Amino acid sequence: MTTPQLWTVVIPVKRPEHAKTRLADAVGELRPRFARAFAADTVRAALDCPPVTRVIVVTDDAAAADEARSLGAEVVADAPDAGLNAALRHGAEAARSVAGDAAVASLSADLPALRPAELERVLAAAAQHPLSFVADAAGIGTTLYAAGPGVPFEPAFGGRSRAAHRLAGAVELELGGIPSVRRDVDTAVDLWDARRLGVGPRTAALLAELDVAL
Ligand SMILES: Nc1nc2c(ncn2[C@@H]2O[C@H](COP(=O)(O)OP(=O)(O)OP(=O)(O)O)[C@@H](O)[C@H]2O)c(=O)[nH]1
Ligand SMILES: C=C(OP(=O)(O)O)C(=O)O
Repeated sequence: MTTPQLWTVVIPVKRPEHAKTRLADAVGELRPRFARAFAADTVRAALDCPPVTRVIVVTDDAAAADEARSLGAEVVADAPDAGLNAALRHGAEAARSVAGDAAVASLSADLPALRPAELERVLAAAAQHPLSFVADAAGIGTTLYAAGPGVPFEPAFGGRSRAAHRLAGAVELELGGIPSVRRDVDTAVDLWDARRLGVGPRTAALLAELDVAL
């Protein structure tokens, strides 16, 4: 049996006061807290995934950073302050400054239903390709982008990133049975769908608070 590929996972977390704006109508003043809860549940699930040896969170938000550290992740500041792709490249550089041949996968921080077992299947598939990605549930964007050992990490998030990643030569991982890896939450409909899949503890607690408030 061959040894499974080990991974460093990079998770970018935007400052919550500017994040998840499309959720504002549904959750009102709870929006920044939802953004942090999604991130915490994503980080927890990634850390619980056996082939993941390190999780590096890229953020300038002190509360998200503290929570990520308390869960067992490392944190680097969003030093480039130049948007998502720059933040991700910065996280990958941090990973490879310690281990030059690290396999690096980025995950969106808005995957509150993420299941470690589904992520493990995705990472096993990603290990078969130099560059790969998973499309989001809508089929337009990307939730995971992965570069194997020694492969330049050059993400192209933003807008129609599924097409952009394909054009750049990354292989789309078209596995069935990975809804939790694909279910990013941008809108109220996405949030209800994540709840149907089963969200992590931080998002579940906040949804309970929202139910009381409604
Ligand atoms: N560190 C960092 N993370 C970012 C940045 N921009 C986006 N992200 C993260 O990238 C992921 C995908 O971002 P989006 O889904 O566009 O999230 P968003 O901007 O909060 O959502 P909307 O306001 O609805 O567009 C989330 O994990 C965000 O926290 C950035 O400039 N820096
Ligand atoms: C930035 C992206 O995500 P979202 O659709 O969540 O904004 C993307 O998928 O490239």
